Amino acid sequence: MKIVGLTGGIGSGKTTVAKLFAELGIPTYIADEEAKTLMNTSSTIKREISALFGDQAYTDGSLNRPFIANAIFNDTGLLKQMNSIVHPRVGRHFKEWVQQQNALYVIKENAILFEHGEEKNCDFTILVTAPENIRISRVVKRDNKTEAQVKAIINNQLPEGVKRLKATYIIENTALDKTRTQVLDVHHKLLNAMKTS
Ligand SMILES: CC(C)(COP(=O)(O)OP(=O)(O)OC[C@H]1O[C@@H](n2cnc3c(N)ncnc32)[C@H](O)[C@@H]1O)[C@@H](O)C(=O)NCCC(=O)NCCS
Ligand SMILES: Nc1ncnc2c1ncn2[C@@H]1O[C@H](COP(=O)(O)OP(=O)(O)OP(=O)(O)O)[C@@H](O)[C@H]1O
Repeated sequence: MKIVGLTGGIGSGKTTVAKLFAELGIPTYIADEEAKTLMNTSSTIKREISALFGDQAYTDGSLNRPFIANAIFNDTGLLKQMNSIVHPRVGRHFKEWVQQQNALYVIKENAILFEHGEEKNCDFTILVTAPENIRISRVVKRDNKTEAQVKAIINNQLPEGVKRLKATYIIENTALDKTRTQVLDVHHKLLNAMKTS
């Protein structure tokens, strides 16, 4: 089974595109959701996160997301330490998940795929992209984050231009009907590439 990494900056539409692949019957793994689940359920991770961030890390047992976001996206050292607690566990969880799938390929959505050199574990990669001003306004609308908060996250992600050079396929996600067409096109290209590989 082939692994197709799906990535893109904040607000590019990764989850939207992942859902379109799911509609085609492709198993999809959303790394960020799994990370959040693990951070809320694994007692080991909870203990390590609490040791790193202090008492405010959890409110009534649930991850205090605004507090953590404010801390890590303004302090690269903390971001790295948190990543080193969470990412190896997500990686192991993904491997177990893959074993349970039955398909020609699976999609692994990960916001920071190229940032962490994760493309080496993928057979193909897809970059979802949209102009930065559109991405910012989508997230401000969706999450009630301020423009400055979204920009702080963007500053912790690779520039679009760098990611474009690394991706096997690029999906421009502005008009949704055109995004659907591109998803179908990439799906067929992937199936063809798998036939010949
Ligand atoms: C920091 C957290 C609590 C903020 O939660 P919140 O609901 O406010 O934001 P949300 O989850 O929608 O994240 C917004 C965006 O931030 C970016 N982002 C999230 N984690 C990271 C990270 N470790 N490094 C860089 N960018 C990141 C992504 O583009 C993400 O989509 C949350 O993002 C989180 O738990 N992150 C750690 C898990 C992780 O590393 N996920 C990335 C892929 S595994
Ligand atoms: N083509 C589009 N047209 C209009 N709105 C869109 C489009 N694509 C996505 N959106 C909206 O923009 C927001 C961000 O999309 P989505 O959650 O898929 O992005 P994401 O890349 O997964 O974001 P994040 O990195 O924050 O997790 C959502 O509210 C989504 O409904």
